[in-house]
Amino acid sequence: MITISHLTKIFEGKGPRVTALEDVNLEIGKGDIYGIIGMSGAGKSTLLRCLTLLERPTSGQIMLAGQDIASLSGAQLRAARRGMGVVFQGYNLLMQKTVAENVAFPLRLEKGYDKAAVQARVAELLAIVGLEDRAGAYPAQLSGGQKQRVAIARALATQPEMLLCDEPTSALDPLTTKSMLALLTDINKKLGVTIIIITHELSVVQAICSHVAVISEGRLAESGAVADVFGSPRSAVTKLLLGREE
Ligand SMILES: Nc1ncnc2c1ncn2[C@@H]1O[C@H](COP(=O)(O)OP(=O)(O)OP(=O)(O)O)[C@@H](O)[C@H]1O
Repeated sequence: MITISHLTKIFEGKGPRVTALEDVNLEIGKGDIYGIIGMSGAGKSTLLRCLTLLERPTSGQIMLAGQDIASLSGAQLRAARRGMGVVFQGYNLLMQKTVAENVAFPLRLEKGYDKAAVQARVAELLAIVGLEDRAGAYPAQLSGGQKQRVAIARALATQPEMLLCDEPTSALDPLTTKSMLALLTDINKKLGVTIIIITHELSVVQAICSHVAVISEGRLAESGAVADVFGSPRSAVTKLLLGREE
């Protein structure tokens, strides 16, 4: 579904030149729950930002449905973005708007959504994330886990094929983490949405991911089915993450 080939991202600016990603090759299949794991500064967020077209790769390709999304602009870029729901770290909710208004926000640009259709879709989305009774609340009145659920509902509003989550559990307590992971699994199963999770937590990958890519210092250390990669780790960084360094 997504084929990343030779993806390189170099930041050049006032400071020193930083190679955040170097020659990353990765294939993410339709319906996968794909974990991208690595230590702090490994390049995970940069990879997510390249995938969501918030950052242009320096070189390489990101093929999605036969198109190199790294080369899109204008209307094509906007169309590709609609196919991806993103849940950012910190959630990025509109604090002056209610839960329902936040979830409705991406629909304002969609064709075929009059007021009644928006209301119906928002109700449907809030039911998916279990927040039917909080439609009129403001983000400040919600817990971290609830804010995250609003962000997920908003990301799903335009029926994306893919949901990308940046550290979806790093700010949550263990119990809330468990229910968040159950929700993401449910969304993957029931809606058939491919999910990409950026995390530094091994337990998150072990709990719900079908596949994993281990990133270290901007390079892909290894990738594959979780059982294979964690069952017989080949790279030093995977062994380190698993606590099995020699
Ligand atoms: N806009 C930028 N300009 C310059 N350097 C950047 C920029 N964004 C990221 N970097 C650098 O790229 C490298 C990778 O950063 P990135 O945020 O992708 O890592 P990460 O794995 O997501 O880390 P963390 O888990 O701490 O968020 C780091 O060395 C970082 O300092």
